[in-house]
Amino acid sequence: MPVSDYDLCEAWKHVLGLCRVNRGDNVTILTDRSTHPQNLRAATIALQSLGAVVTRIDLQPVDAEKALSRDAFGYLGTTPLTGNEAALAACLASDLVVDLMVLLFSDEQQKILESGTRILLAAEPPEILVRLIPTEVDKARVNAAARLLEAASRMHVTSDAGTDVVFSLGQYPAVKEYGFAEERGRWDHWPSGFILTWPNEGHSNGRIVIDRGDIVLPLKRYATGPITLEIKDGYVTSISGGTDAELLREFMESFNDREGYAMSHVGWGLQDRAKWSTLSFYDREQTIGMDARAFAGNFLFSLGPNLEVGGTRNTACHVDVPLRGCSITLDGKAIVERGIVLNMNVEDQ
Ligand SMILES: O=c1ccc(O)c[nH]1
Repeated sequence: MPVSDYDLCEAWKHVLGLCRVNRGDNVTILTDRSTHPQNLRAATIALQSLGAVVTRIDLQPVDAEKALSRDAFGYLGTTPLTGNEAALAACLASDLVVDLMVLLFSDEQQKILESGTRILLAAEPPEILVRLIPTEVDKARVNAAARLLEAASRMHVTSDAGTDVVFSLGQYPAVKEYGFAEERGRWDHWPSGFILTWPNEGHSNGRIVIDRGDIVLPLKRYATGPITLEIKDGYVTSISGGTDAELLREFMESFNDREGYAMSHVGWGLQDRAKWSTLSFYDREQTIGMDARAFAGNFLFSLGPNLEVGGTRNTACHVDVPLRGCSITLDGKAIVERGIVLNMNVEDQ
C-alpha cells in the first residue's frame, strides 16, 4: 500500500536518528533517474528536521550500452561517480552520504568510506522501506550472527535439493547489514537484516542446487526447476538445468569475465519481516529484491566482486541467490536448520 508523506518522513527521521545524524552534519544525497521521488522528498525533509546541512547531487546514468537490464545490480563496477571528481569531493566532505541510486561494489564507495564518511543505501520503494524499518533488535541479531561467523573457519551448507558445499572462512571479516550506518566509515543498506562474509579465495568447493522457487537476482525470477552449480576452488565451473540455467548462463556469459564466476559473499537472512514471496507482488523493475536477500532462514550466496571486503575483484557481473530450506553449520555447529534460524545468544553484546 502507498505510504503517506508524513509516515515516510517519520520513518526517515527514525532511521537517520539511528544513523546518529546531528545538527550541523553535512549530508549529501545521491540520486539518479531510478531514485523514487517520494524517498528523496522524505529524506530531505527528515534530514533538515534533524538540523543537517543537505546537498543533493543528481548523477547521470552510465553503462547503458553494456547492461542487459536496468536493475541497479545488473551491471556493477563503474558508477555515475566514476571520474566525477566534483561529486566525489562533496561525498568525501560529508559526514553521511544517503545513496538513493546504488553505489555498491564500486571503488568510489570504498574511497568515501575510507575517508570516514558513512553511507546509507536506500533504493527500495517507500512501502518496503517502511515495512522493513530497521531496529536495534535487528542490529543485535545481526551482531550475534557476526560473532558466530567471525569465529568460524568452515561453513557447510546442505539441502534436500542437493546442495552440499563447503567454504573455508577467516580471510575476510563479516559484513553486517542491519539497516543503518552509525559508525565512522560504515556502510549499510536499508532495508536489510542479514549477515554475510566472503569465503577464503580459492577455497569454496562442492555443489549448489538452486531449487524450484529459489530466487535468482538480478534476473528476479523464481526458478521453475533446479539449476545445479558445480564449484571448484572458489569458482563456478558449470551451470546446468533447464531454461532458468540457460538464462543465468547467458546473463553471466554476457560479461565475458571469468571473475564473474568467482564466489562472492555467503551468509544467511535474519529479517522476519522480509518475505520470500514479496517479489511475486512486484513488477521486476519496481524493486531491487531486498526482501529476497533478507528473509529469515535463507542461505544467500553470490557470485562476482569482493571489493566490499578489500578485495580487488571488481567484476561487473554480480549474482545474488537466496536459497530456501538449506541447513548451515559453522565448524559443525548448526546455525540454520532447513531454512529455520536456530536460537542465537543475542543478549551478550
Ligand atoms: O545489500 C546488499 C545488496 C546486494 C548485495 O549483493 C549485498 N548486499
